[in-house]
Amino acid sequence: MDGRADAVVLFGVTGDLAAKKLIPALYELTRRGRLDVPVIGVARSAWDHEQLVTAVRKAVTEAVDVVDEAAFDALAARLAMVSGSYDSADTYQRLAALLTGAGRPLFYLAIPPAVFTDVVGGLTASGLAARGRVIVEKPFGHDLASASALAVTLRGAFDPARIFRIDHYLGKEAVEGITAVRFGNRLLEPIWSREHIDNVQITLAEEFGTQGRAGFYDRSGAVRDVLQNHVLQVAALLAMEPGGKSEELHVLRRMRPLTPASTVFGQYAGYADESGVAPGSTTETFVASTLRIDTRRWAGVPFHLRAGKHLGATTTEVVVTLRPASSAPPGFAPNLLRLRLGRGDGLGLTLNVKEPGGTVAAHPVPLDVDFGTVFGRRQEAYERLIDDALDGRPDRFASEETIREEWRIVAPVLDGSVLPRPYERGGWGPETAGTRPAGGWHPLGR
Ligand SMILES: NC(=O)C1=CN([C@@H]2O[C@H](COP(=O)(O)OP(=O)(O)OC[C@H]3O[C@@H](n4cnc5c(N)ncnc54)[C@H](OP(=O)(O)O)[C@@H]3O)[C@@H](O)[C@H]2O)C=CC1
Ligand SMILES: O=C1O[C@H](COP(=O)(O)O)[C@@H](O)[C@H](O)[C@H]1O
Repeated sequence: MDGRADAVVLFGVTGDLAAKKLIPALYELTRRGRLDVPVIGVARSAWDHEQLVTAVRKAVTEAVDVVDEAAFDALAARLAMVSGSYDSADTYQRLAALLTGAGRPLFYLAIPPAVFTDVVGGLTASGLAARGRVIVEKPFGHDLASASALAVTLRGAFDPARIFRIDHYLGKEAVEGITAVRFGNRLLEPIWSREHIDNVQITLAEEFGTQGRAGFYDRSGAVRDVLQNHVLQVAALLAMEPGGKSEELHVLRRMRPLTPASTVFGQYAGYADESGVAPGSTTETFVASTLRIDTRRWAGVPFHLRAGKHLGATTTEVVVTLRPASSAPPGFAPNLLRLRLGRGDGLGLTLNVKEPGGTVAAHPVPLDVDFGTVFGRRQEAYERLIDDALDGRPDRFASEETIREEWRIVAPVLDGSVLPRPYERGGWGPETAGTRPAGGWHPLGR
């Protein structure tokens, strides 16, 4: 890949993702000396330079405890704004005028999927795509066919080595570290298979709802929003053979499509009344399903997947339930390995010890590690991934093939045949009989 990008163009700079994640990431990169190139915001909203600087200030202030004023000033000095319609050539001409000195601009498409084609078309017609790189946000399309069409559009405009499909879970340290935990520990590596593992539970739960994004979310739902991408990526890292991206793709190819019979959808109380939600919406805000993987390592081991909004906690957690020890006295619970991948990331293992007293009774004790305590502050996923894309490093991005497999896996539950059941806010979704793990979902947390 040619050298580091020499400008960043943020389409959708007025949006939710830009405010919550992308602007704070650009600020952190500036603070660490990793970003010293022009940063151009693009949106339909008629923002001037001052409004952009104010919005950037607000986003940074909300993201960090103490603003590094020198870093902020450095970023602010390099900001510029282009306001205009995405289907107007004039928008791209004004952008091109700001990019005359840039030979390798990085375009970040933080925009609704509905306008991807317009933006890619505008970048192509203006000649900017030919020398640029592009970061595309998930979901990549809304099904297999549209993802394929999007891939064709992108490949028609950008060199394939310059297309970066972001799944920010791949930029999380704890997610990236799954394979290090699995393969780097003699304690775990030999037991990571059907002989020793009874089932795997993966939960991506959020205590909050759509946070003002109901209009967008209603066209997406929990499967497209997080299960098709983040949750399946985690499953792949848990299940793959040692090796690189090719092994990850291989195991995705061995995942059976989800079935409606083993899938439950839910919709939280009050969702239908949110602004932007279609009348009578059947969009799922909760999904639970069982994934089967046809490899020698995993034959017969269910991977229980669950994701949703307005649940009992905000956590992304894997719980691996081991089979009982062959000589365990009666009443001893199975060992559990927990991988906490989101807030409060870390890992835990429950071991059985003898309860004090005359009889041999089990007392499960947790051994727990909090990564924040061990490592302190680590870079946020978006910060790492934008840094990678600036350098042209593809390893932490999703591939076109990976995304195709992910759509194949979820396709059978996206045809409208699974209807959501109502659930109360603050719990764990509707009753998931039929897809519930045999021993139930394990309580989450340390
Ligand atoms: N927000 C999040 O947490 C996450 C978002 N994403 C993805 O990132 C992308 C952006 O998400 P997010 O920032 O939440 O989106 P927003 O809904 O906030 O939209 C981003 C910007 O796009 C413009 N926009 C909105 N609707 C339209 C439209 N119909 N036509 C043209 N422009 C429009 C708006 O700017 P203006 O009107 O000023 O042009 C808006 O500020 C999406 O692809 C989403 O799937 C991925 C992961 C997480
Ligand atoms: O992609 C998305 O992810 C977030 C959850 O990300 P996290 O890093 O906070 O775990 C989710 O809230 C959002 O709906 C979805 O689009």
